[in-house]
Amino acid sequence: MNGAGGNSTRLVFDDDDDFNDGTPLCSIMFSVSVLVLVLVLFKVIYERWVTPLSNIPGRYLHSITSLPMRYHMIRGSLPAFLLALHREYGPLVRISPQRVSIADVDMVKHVLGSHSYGKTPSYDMPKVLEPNAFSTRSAELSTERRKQLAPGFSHRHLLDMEDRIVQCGVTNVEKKIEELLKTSKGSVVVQYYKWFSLIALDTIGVLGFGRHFGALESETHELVPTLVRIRVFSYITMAFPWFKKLPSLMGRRLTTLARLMDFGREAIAQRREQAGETIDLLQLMLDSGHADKRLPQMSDPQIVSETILHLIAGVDTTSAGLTWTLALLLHNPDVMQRLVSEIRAEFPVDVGHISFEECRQRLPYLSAVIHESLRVMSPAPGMLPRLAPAGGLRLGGYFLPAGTWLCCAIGAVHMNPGVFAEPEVFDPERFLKEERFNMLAFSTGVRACLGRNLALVEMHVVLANLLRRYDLALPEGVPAKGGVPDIPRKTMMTMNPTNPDRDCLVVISPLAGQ
Ligand code: HEM
Repeated sequence: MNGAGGNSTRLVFDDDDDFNDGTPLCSIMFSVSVLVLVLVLFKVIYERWVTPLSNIPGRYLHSITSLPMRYHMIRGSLPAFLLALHREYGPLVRISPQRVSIADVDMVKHVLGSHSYGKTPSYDMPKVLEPNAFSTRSAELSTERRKQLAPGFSHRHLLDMEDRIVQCGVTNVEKKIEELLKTSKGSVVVQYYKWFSLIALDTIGVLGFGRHFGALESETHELVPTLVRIRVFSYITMAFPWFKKLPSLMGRRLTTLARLMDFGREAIAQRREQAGETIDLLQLMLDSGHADKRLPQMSDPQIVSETILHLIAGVDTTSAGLTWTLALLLHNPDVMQRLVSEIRAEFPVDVGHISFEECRQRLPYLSAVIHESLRVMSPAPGMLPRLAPAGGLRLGGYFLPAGTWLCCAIGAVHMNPGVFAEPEVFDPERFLKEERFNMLAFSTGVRACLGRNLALVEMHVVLANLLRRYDLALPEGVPAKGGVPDIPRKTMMTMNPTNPDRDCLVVISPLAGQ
């Protein structure tokens, strides 16, 4: 009994002990829950009814959390998400507690037009890389770097470089097609997204570093998947900045980046060993201190960072531009027919290659097709975020406080009926009639695309020469969809097809009598 009694005493004592322990724990948990609830409630009330941003139209959920926006970023469906919101709410929409999306062309031009609206922290690169022309958030560095690089992208310089662009985008392509035709029955089927990526890489190799990658020739190059990986990793960390703290993800990103950095360092070392007459972007950067004494000499790490940028910015964008233009042509046979007639009437086969200057002067419909394609299927239709400056700003009748992210939704501007009549219709004719200054695929203003001229030269020259010499058609059994084809795609900085092996096939045949 005693023992039992002793046990029971102990039990009571234990219970008391538990009770004594639990009281503060429970009450702490209760207090924390109440505090969290109060904070959440406070945040909801503040975001929904107090902040000046609460006046901006948009969905209730988006005003209190950025998760829906980030979800669409990570799925690669951000442009469709933004477009749907703009259609519902108008040109200014709140897409997260801190962000508004803008689809009005004048407002977008205002924001992108000056350094008053700096780039957001999402542009920050990993610390191992020096800031470059794209990533820098400093107005001074951006201006300086653009001055240093601009001569390499000028029309004059590109005219001098045109034979190299023709070599990569025309001569090598023709050679490849002719080789394939020898072993086929009159026509070849090609996955054109892959080809355009390889052509864009070869071109930037020659113009950027005087290097012949031979990517199209061998139909592969390790840099192509490496660049895609870096672009996707960068994009994911833009959507979820705290991913930067995940060692496994960042480890892989840094390994890929390290490979690109090695590539940049090797290119510099090789050039120093074999200094010659080469005039390319690399040489321009190595000579930056001599060319204009008012500008400082770029350091090696800075040059490496720019080199990586040229690869990332110059390959996926241009290949996407060419891919979507060809997809639109294949799915709109009437437009294809009119374009082919224009090219073949102006330039009969075997009169040398068609140059960019000739495209500009004698192929207005080709230019219209390219610009309309860049409008309806922009290669980089993202949200180009900028920061509202100290003191905030008034936009579209609303006050936007300092620090608000002003997201310039290029894709939604292009689909705004107030900017382009019947915006969903693929109609190259519109660019024969109206000016192109509202087509913002290359952005606009102080941070507009530096490679615009290069991309346009490449796109004109490749398409003009390809369509002059060959008939291009969809594979048998694939129907022309008309308008903007609903080819599955993902936008992670650039907009790329998700299943190019299925959706980006073209049958290439030589012209009858060739
Ligand atoms: C069809 C092809 C291209 C398209 C549609 C395109 C589009 C764009 C867009 C929209 C931006 C602004 C991005 C932002 O502010 O977040 C940009 C910036 C930039 N692009 Fe391109 N791009 C193309 C080709 C190229 C090429 C070939 C190069 C060079 C090799 C290049 C180099 C750059 C650079 C350096 C910037 C940063 C400019 C700055 O911030 O000052 N791009 N591009």
